[in-house]
Amino acid sequence: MGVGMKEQLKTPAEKRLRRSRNSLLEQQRALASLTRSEIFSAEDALEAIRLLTRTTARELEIERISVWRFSEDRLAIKCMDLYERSQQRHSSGMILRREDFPNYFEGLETEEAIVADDARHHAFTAQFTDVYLHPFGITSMLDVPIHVFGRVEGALCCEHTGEPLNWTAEERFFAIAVANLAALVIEQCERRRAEALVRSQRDMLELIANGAPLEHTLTALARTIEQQDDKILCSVLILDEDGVHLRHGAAPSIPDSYIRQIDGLAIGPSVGSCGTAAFHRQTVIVSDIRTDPRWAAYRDIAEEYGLRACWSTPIFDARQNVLGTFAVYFREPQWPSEKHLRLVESAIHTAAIAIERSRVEDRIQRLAFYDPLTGLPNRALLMDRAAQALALSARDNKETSLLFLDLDRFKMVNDSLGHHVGDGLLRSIAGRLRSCLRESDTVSRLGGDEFVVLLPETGSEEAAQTAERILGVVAQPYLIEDYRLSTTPSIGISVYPRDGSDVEALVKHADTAMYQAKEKGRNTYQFFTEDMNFAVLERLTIESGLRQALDHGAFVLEFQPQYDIATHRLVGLEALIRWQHPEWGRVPPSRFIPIAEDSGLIVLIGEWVIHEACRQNVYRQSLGFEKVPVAVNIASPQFIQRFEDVVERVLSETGMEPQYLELELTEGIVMQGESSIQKRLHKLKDMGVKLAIDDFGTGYSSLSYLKRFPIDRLKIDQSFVRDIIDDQDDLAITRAVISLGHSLRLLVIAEGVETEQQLAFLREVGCDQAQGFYFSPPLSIKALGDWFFQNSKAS
Ligand SMILES: Nc1nc2c(ncn2[C@@H]2O[C@H](COP(=O)(O)O[C@H]3[C@@H](O)[C@H](n4cnc5c(=O)[nH]c(N)nc54)O[C@@H]3COP(=O)(O)O)[C@@H](O)[C@H]2O)c(=O)[nH]1
Repeated sequence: MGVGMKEQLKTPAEKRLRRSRNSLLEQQRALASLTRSEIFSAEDALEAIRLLTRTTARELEIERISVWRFSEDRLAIKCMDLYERSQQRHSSGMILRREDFPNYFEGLETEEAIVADDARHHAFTAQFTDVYLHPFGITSMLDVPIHVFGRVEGALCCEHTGEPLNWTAEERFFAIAVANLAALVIEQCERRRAEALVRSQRDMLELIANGAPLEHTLTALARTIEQQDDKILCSVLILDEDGVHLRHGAAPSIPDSYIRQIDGLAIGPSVGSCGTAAFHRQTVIVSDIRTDPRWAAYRDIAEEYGLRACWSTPIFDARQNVLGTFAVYFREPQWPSEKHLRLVESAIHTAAIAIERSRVEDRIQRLAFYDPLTGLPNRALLMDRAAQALALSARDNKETSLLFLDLDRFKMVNDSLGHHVGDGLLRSIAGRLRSCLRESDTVSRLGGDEFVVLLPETGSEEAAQTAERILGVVAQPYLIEDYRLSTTPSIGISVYPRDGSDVEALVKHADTAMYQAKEKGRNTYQFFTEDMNFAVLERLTIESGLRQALDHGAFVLEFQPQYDIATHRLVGLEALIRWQHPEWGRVPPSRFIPIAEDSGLIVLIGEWVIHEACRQNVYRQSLGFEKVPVAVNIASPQFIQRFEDVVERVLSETGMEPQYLELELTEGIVMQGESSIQKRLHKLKDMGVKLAIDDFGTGYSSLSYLKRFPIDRLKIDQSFVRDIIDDQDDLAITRAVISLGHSLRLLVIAEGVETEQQLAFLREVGCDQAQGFYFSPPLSIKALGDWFFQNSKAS
């Protein structure tokens, strides 16, 4: 009998045993070559594991070799790779659950190796019989736990099909050695991942430090975390500055269409994982989106994209304000492991640095280029955008317009109602301006009540239409802190290239045109013309002249008598300022009062007038002349917060009895913020001074205020008196004012009476008093003294 015959007589197990012993040397060689092979240099752990399973199957001549890993919760093991020798095929993905095979899991965690020669009857593997052994024809199993960093993290499984066999010590030794190699591969891979994490975190800090765009940094962060576990899909949402809405930050692996659907969601007690986490300021773990009530409203969207679990952690800044959320999604129900929690912890730390840094940059940007009060672009940004617009206009041979806008009498709102009301008004105006312009236009605030609107690619005609639109929009009433306010703008327009070739020239010329709009009576717009430069120069000269006039006592007063129409008796005097300029001669008040009002000099000039009028009146009274009140004009900007104190002080300094001082207020003053003005007028009235409304009938104000305000006299504007004879409307208005005044028990005086006829009409319609050239022009102090002297002699 030859050797061949002998071989045939041996059982397969005996044959394997002998071959196995014979190949011990080969196995050792195989192990040595594996140790030197690419398994430790392979980028991908799976590649190395596949090499191990293939080699093991070949060396042990076993049909199925697989490597399995515990799930994060250790309740299952999942097949990383299964090699089937006869098919030369790799596969993966099978899962075995602890609850189905508790004995096997116990064996893995307690034994050095599960050596099941007959797997169907082995204590640790018998539970596999029906569901695993039979279907795959497995008869013997040799399973070795894989220890990763000292803990059982998986198993190397050698599964024999066909007749059961007795595993030899050499085979056990070989399997244990391969399992150790698998452990080294996994450890190395974990180490690499940890190092990659540290490296990416360092890279991200570098990105942040180098000012990379926030989305760029957050995307890099999300990718880094995703690389740590291929089941994870990351998403970073950023909480809007309104503290309510979550906006997309980064989510490189989640479909855009899903991101779009959740972008801008308002946070709340049950708004998925992220909305809820931001709302409650704590981590929200939703291990199964399908069943968690917090996802009820968003479940369908998540399902559509195959998202099953989502854990979200709020990102806080140093002051514990919520900046956003960092979420990890899974395509299967999932509870977090310690490793996941560590990953998220490190991610939110980096995300917080990135978001905070970006917010600081935004803030710096905003401070540098935006007006903090209104949020509009400031001068720097305007100049920048205007320069770009001009460059484009030059290239395309087009026009660009610039509107310079200044609010009429804004200072009065600030001074009389306080800066907070003024600020509120400016904010509202900014909003209205923005709303009535195109996206491509820029509305900026230069400071105070000055706004500049840049209209790229816009010529004169369209600029005029825009100015008209702005006039209409700004003139609508405002409700600021319970004050009903109204204001109007004056607008100057310059057009590139006609009015200037650079931004500075255009702004300057639009500013000049704006002053002309003010001169034209405010609440209007003007295009720049070359002549305006002269007007500006004149204006500036007058302004500096006014300052000198105050210092050098160049102002004097004239007084115009006021008479009772029925008795022709003197009932009062109106003080009117005169400016005697050393070179220009007499400058009319109509020329310098508006400039004094705009520059604020009217406050000092006005105080001088009240003081001088009182001083003169007291002096005349001290000479024994008839005691009559003196009326003083009060301009809007004069009616500042402490105006009552000024009056009180002047009365006490001059010794004037208050009932001999009358303040002529404009309708504009009494209409600004009714309730506070009412209080202040009552304070003045309580002091004993008289109050009159000047130029009555020219404003647009509601007449109801007359009832509430302690007014003594209405002064019908001279424009009605001028045409009272020929113009039925003027007569009707005069009649109506007199009747209204009388019904409120007020005296009515008509100004600008020049003729006997006018006086006769006024007498007929029941006007009480009159003033005008018919009686007397304004008189110098000397002329008035002479008049008093004559009349006292006459009487
Ligand atoms: N805030 C202050 N405003 C003042 C002061 N002094 C004057 N003014 C205002 O300047 C405007 C022009 O004033 P003035 O040139 O002095 O003209 C006054 C009168 O001279 C003129 N007047 C008087 N009678 C007649 C007349 O019969 N016909 C005619 N054509 N003009 C006449 O009217 C002006 C008085 O106006 P009013 O104040 O409305 O009573 C003028 O708006 C002044 O208010 C000042 O100190 N502070």
